[in-house]
Amino acid sequence: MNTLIEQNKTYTENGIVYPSKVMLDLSELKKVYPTPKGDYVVLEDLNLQILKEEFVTIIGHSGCGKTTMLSMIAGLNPISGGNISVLGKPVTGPGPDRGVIFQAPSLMPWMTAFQNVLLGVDQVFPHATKNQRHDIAKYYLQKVGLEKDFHKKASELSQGMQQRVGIARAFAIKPKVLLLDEPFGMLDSLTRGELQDILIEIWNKEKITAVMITHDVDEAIFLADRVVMMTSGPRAKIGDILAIDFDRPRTRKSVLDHEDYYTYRKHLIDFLEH
Ligand SMILES: Nc1ncnc2c1ncn2[C@@H]1O[C@H](COP(=O)(O)OP(=O)(O)OP(=O)(O)O)[C@@H](O)[C@H]1O
Repeated sequence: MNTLIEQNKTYTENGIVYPSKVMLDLSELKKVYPTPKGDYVVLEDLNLQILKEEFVTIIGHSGCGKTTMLSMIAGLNPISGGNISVLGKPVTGPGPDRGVIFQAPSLMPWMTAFQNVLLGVDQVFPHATKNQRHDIAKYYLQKVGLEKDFHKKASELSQGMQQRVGIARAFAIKPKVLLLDEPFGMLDSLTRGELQDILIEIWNKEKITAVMITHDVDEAIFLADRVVMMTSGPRAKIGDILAIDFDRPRTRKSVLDHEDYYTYRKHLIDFLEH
């Protein structure tokens, strides 16, 4: 039996002591935005632990503070109170241990798909040889299905293709934690499904800890080990957590056919409607 999981400490299972399983620890997290009408407390007393190799999706009403939380984990938005740590190390700013995929991938439009991915690889692996760095960029572009489009400029790529580059770029820097802010929100449902499959295929292989915001309940269930529900703001916190106990690898059909699928779905929709 798993008896204890604590940040920076060990946990014991069947009497054996193991290193901590916690990758990401959010403790008593608080965020205040100053506004002309006074301070706006977006998040307060927010506590969440995410384990190594876990895929967590975050849902909550628009404006509750999901992006605020993710951007603080990314180190792009200062913390007003509490702590965030990655493997026990406090987050004080952005770093290569955390990769981010936004809704719009913000590529350099004049650069090719290959150059866009290489940009991050060059920064994170300055001591690798040029050939090694090129191989990393090519490997991930192939993984996202862009082998024929390496040398197209970002400005010549469709939105779906640009997001493929965004996914390749994020995985190519080999982060410990991947943070995804509604990465498929702007895509049609077919492309969305394709990119979900690509994302989960690479994640299955690399087992990076992933935290993804989505507004889509089906996407939240399909991808996640746990779905984290945030309460509505102000002073939003974690309202509920639902463990998704489906085997991996998953297919859309196996998930939809599973007897627990509609129970999970109802749980999430009930939370969002109350
Ligand atoms: N820089 C800022 N200054 C003041 N208020 C802000 C700032 N950024 C966000 N907010 C406010 O904080 C709240 C949370 O915003 P946030 O973007 O984190 O929510 P969200 O849950 O990601 O929303 P959505 O689902 O619509 O993307 C909102 O009320 C927003 O207006």
